[in-house]
Amino acid sequence: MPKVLISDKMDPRAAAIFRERGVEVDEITGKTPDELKAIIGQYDGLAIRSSTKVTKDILDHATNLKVIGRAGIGVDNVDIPAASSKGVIVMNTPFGNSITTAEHAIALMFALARQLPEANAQTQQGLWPKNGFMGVEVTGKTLGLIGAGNIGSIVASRALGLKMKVVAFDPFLTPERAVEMGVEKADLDTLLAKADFITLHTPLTDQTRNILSKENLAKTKKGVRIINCARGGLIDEAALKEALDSGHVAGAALDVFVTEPAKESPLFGTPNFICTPHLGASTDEAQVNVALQVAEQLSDYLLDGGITNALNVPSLSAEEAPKLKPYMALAEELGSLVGQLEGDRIQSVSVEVEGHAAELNQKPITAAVLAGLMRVYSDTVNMVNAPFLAKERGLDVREVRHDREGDYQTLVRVTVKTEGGDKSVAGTLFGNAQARLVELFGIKVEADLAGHMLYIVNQDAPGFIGRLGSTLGEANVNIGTFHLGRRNQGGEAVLLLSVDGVVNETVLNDICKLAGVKTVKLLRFA
Ligand SMILES: NC(=O)C1=CN([C@@H]2O[C@H](COP(=O)(O)OP(=O)(O)OC[C@H]3O[C@@H](n4cnc5c(N)ncnc54)[C@H](O)[C@@H]3O)[C@@H](O)[C@H]2O)C=CC1
Ligand SMILES: O=C(O)CCC(=O)C(=O)O
Repeated sequence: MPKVLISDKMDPRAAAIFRERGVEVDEITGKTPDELKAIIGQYDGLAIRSSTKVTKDILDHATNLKVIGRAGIGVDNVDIPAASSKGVIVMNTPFGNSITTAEHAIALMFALARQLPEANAQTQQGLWPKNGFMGVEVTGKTLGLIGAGNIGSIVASRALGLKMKVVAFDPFLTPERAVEMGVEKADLDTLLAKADFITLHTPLTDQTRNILSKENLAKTKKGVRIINCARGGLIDEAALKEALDSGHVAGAALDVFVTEPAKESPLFGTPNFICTPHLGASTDEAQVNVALQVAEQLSDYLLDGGITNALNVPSLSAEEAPKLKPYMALAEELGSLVGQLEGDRIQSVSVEVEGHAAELNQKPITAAVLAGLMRVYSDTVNMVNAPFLAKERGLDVREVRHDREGDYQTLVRVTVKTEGGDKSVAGTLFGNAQARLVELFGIKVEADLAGHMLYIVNQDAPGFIGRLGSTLGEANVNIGTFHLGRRNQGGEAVLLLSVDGVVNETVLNDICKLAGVKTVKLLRFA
């Protein structure tokens, strides 16, 4: 039974779903990194919110970990490259908390417009400060939206309902989508110059870091009010403090900080500055949504291989997963075969599918070919990290899907380019389940790829098989299966034998010495 750790506070329904689905679950929150390192090795899955930092160091101790599920959107607390290179899938729940976060941005906008926190505090101190809090209306004002994705577009719709004008800057926003959303698409400088309120809804990337820098804050309209419910680091906090102190920025509301938890900040205590402790997603509704979703997604993957909302591998629905499973086994065997036979000589790989295979999602098939192929270099390769490792090695990977009818109902072909030319292996599924090799470097064969196998290329000649059988027999090596193919009579022949146990160097050398033998290689399959 797979085992999952929930390491951040999460709605109890997540644990209930894991148990209902047949996944063992521990809820252990508030661990230090060292404490987490000590226990993480026991788990196949990890469910987190934003408190757990999944660093490379933690991942190095996560010897059984297969999947990390973030109950939320931002995954900046996960070292995704490190997870990918360890073959761990990272998933998020991209929609469950979007409405809640958008509503928090709108709430902060009103809080700024009417200085609600300070008015509340002074009223409760008995000051009745009726004249000290002249606010502004939002009706008719311009909202500058930086980032018009899931949350940004919900904020825009709410702002339009409040009779605001919305100007959006997002390099990926198409003019058609802008029209559909009812917003004006603008470049950043135009937005900065026009907006009475600015709200940020982008991830933190190299392009968005300090998007509201000192220089850009200077381009804003005097009296602008700024809201950030996305990520700390989008605003230069020191520059914001200066702009608030000078009065150029009339107010700022941050839910997120460069360093979290933000226990101290030069912004604290600044007039017209308000903040919340990363509460954007904190509503009952959002937390139920993301908890249910993360538990279902992790269970789907650990139990059935279904992949939803993964950030480092292609998606694979729970419906597709069982259909693809035998293909992935076939693809991995074909990849392993070419990897073991051609190894370092491989410069590029092409994965072709035809027949039934061409109707399926090809990405997982290709990833499985690469996993088999790259396993020659490392035991820890799987279909998650194989595409990354292939890229690192500069391997050019191509996918081809054929509509044509072939000799087989379904076929996967792997062709590798080497200095010695293109070499191709192909396999099919018998009864939609049993993987079979049907072609090996241009020679028709029919073989199961399993266990220890001997690959022998020899000159087709009478008596060879007898001599080979005797050599193996004398060494007490039992032959399990025997597959033979040849280019033409008397030409090059290929033998694939499954053998019980490992064939030692001496036996391999004896086979090499048999007349007509060109190549002998010991292969290993799962
Ligand atoms: N405060 C909180 O508790 C929460 C914060 N968030 C954060 O909110 C942010 C937005 O989330 P979603 O809307 O779901 O993400 P999304 O991926 O749907 O939208 C992000 C948008 O930013 C745009 N973008 C990317 N680079 C840009 C750039 N250089 N300039 C302008 N726009 C750019 C993208 O094109 C995309 O449309 C994320 O950082 C997420 O982590 C999300 C949920 C809760
Ligand atoms: O889980 C949380 O409270 C934070 C949510 C968040 O920041 C996100 O989903 O990106």
